[in-house]
Amino acid sequence: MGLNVIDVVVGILLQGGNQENGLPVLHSGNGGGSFLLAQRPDGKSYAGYWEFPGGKVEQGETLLQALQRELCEELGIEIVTAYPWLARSYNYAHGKVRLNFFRVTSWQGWLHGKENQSLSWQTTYGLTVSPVLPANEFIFRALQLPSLYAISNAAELGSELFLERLQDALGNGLKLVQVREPGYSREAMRQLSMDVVKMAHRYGAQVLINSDSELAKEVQADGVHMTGSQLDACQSRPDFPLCAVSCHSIEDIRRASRLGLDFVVLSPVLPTRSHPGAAHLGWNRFAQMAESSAIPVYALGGLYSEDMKIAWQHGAHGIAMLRHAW
Ligand SMILES: Nc1nc2c([nH]c(=O)n2[C@H]2C[C@H](O)[C@@H](COP(=O)(O)OP(=O)(O)OP(=O)(O)O)O2)c(=O)[nH]1
Repeated sequence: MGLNVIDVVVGILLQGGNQENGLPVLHSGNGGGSFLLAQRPDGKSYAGYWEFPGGKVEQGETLLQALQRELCEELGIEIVTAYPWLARSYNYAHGKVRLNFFRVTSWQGWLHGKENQSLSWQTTYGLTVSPVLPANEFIFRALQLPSLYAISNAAELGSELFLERLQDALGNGLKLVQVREPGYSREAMRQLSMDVVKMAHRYGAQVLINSDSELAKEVQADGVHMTGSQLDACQSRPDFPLCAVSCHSIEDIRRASRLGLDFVVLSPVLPTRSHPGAAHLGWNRFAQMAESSAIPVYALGGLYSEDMKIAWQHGAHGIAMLRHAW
């Protein structure tokens, strides 16, 4: 960390939310879950602004130790479970800060404003308090993303069986789907994408189309999922509510976040059935690559829904699954 950058830890306390596909739920942004904001007290810079609890890291502290201390000082609680999430730098007039965000899902003790600050549980449906600290705006979008990103597998299952499985998954709370069928003709992709979008939208789920922006527009999908080579050629964020990309390096992740994309998928984390002997990242390397990401990173490659917690522990926003999603 450069000399003049102030390291800050930020705790996003999460509670509630609907089940997502029967998976452990960390927080489901669109499923009724809420998060805690606190109002900065008089005497601090940006007094009156709403922020997540947290503060500056003190010398000799790890990020997690700093978060424990701040949440104890500000809210009187002791963290039981916290997952590292995003990190982002921001230039304020008073200096450059590096914000290290954690998602805090369980704690002990009586939660109350120990510094006489107001507290408010908010949802991503729309904040009822304002203003919020300018560096935090992007976080509210990221909080809306679910833990599971399911990638279509119609070629292997057959379109009919795939759509049946999709319907079951949507009924169980699946909220984010990518249509990706490399072996399909354009016409077959168009037909499948139309069916997926129609079904997903009935359940309030969102659909991204792999690599084809024109098709995504044509079938009124919610976004496009770019390939790594499309990312290299991309000059500005495609015009969709959701834009994602497949990444294999830290440079890819940085580029995606400079373009203002919503999230990335980093792979392969573990060996997969389709590429059993191929090199894979493993969880430690995944964590090193994800740790400085300013946008959510989904882990992909050889994962099952049981791997969700280990993914969170290594800084993933959630997991992406192809074969095992259905
Ligand atoms: N706590 C917190 N700080 C944030 C958030 N977003 C954001 O840009 N910041 C910035 C504002 C400040 O420049 C810095 C945190 O500094 P602070 O003044 O709150 O730190 P502190 O609690 O250690 O306070 P102090 O002892 O220095 O008065 O990080 C956020 O969500 N929570």
